[in-house]
Amino acid sequence: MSEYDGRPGSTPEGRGPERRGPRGTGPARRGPNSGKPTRAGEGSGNGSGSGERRGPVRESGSGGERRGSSTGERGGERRGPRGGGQRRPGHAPARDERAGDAVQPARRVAYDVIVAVRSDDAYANLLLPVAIRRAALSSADAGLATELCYGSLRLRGYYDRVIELAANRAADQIDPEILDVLRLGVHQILGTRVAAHAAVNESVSLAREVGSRSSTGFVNGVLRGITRTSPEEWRERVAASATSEDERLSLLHSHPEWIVRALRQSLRAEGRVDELEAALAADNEAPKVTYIALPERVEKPAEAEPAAYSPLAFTLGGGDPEAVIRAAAGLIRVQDEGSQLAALTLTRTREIAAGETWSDLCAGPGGKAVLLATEALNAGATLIANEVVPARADLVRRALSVLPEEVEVSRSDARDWGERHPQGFDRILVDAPCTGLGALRRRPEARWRKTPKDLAELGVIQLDLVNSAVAGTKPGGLLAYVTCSPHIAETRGVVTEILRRHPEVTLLDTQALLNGVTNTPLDLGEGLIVGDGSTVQLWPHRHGTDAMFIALFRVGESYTA
Ligand SMILES: C[S@@+](CC[C@H](N)C(=O)[O-])C[C@H]1O[C@@H](n2cnc3c(N)ncnc32)[C@H](O)[C@@H]1O
Repeated sequence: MSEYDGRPGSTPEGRGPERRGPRGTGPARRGPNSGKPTRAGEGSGNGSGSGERRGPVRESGSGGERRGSSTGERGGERRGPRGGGQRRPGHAPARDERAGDAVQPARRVAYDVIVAVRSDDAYANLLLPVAIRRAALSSADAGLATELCYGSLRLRGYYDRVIELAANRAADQIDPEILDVLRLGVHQILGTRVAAHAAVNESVSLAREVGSRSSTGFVNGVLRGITRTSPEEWRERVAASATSEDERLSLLHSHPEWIVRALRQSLRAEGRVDELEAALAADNEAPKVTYIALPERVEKPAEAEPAAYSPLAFTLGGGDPEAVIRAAAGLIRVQDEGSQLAALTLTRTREIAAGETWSDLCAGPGGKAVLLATEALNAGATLIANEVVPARADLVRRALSVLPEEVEVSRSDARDWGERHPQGFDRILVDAPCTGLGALRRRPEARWRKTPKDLAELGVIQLDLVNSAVAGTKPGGLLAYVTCSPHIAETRGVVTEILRRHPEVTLLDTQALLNGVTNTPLDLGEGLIVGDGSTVQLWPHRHGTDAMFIALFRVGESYTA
């Protein structure tokens, strides 16, 4: 799921995530594909591509390329840093404090995107590819820019504490632009193989471009100080600075404390609380690119490696996902295994009768809808995909256009779907708008934007949507409730409430049913057990998927066919 959490009131249009492009690269304008991921696949929906190019992290063309005229002009005394920036006595100027050293373009791109994320609420996964293209970075530099940008954003919590310890002042006492320079520098020193001297020198040059003259000494001093301590010792120092276990985990794994607590609560409910550190660590790993070959429409490529669980999923040794998708005319797509399994829970756990009607109530941007529609077409059933946000409904239409038959896309608020289509469908998917805590590894800044307050608002929408879906399901029909979040309030909490409100609804044994579909059985913790029913929670650290939650219900009288 994208930064956009799917609530109708929080559309990308409303927030203008790409309001501003990096300096010197021009504004990253939103076009008709607003909300569209900028990499292959279903993107901003649950279980999209990683949004992350994985490239070698190494120096390339350092210092060779000069930026446009605007860059050097910012380095004067225009603005003094707040709290940081004065040269501290005893620190020799860095080599790059000489006038004329230009910042390497990859670093400048990474920096500009980080600034836009902080100051303009931009989405790194949308803005960075545009910035890379506009700066005409080579593929090696694009890899470096991506690593620097994503790493600095993701590990901000950890790096800020390192900076605080090294600078001996609170992060909020440092000028924000200079703090961003330092975050970028610390990531290079502690999180990559970039040579320490290059990281310091480039950061000093960057500080000169974006801050006051005195800030260069500050940046030089702080970063040189950081290079004198090993990464392992920094971890120890950071851990020692925590005043509670939650804070220790929050700092070391760079998550807000409320998310640490939420993951712990969820894992404890599964009887797997000992996996907490692994779960936190997995959010800091880039996901591997997983593809789906739409069943009966396309063959998997010869070099495809079958994935662990979804019978339709595969990985490739490398290559450009866009090229793979283009070559298969869109019938091969990037899709997380968790998303595939969520859709297959609805389609493959009961035989499909020709003539069945299905609906996907929250379809944007269309990842699961394409799989549902393919399964439906293959078995003589029909799907209606629905999405309330117009731009996202367009994405659904586009995603479905790869199929030979037209699939109806409706654009309405699904909270009254059941009222408009009483007992209208044999199978319904509610892939509800949620906090997206299950896909933090895909969106480097997402964890810092979400708040516990989002839960309350989303909880109401989630329940309204499932209530509506219950009313829209034929007696004996199937209803799958899915979120890309392991948060108890969005998962077990919703299921419990639905069962309380609807005695006619039965939770099915989702674990057993899904394990009947997968290539190999999933190692699942204790799901919510109600009668003979159970729920499924997937995890990045255990399954390599997004943390997708799946509950399959039967609505009304028992199925007898
Ligand atoms: C988690 S995303 C769905 C991802 C999608 N199923 C996929 O696999 O690509 C949730 C979607 O629900 C949509 N949505 C939110 N509230 C809605 C409502 N009341 N009615 C219909 N759609 C809604 C959001 O705009 C968002 O696109």
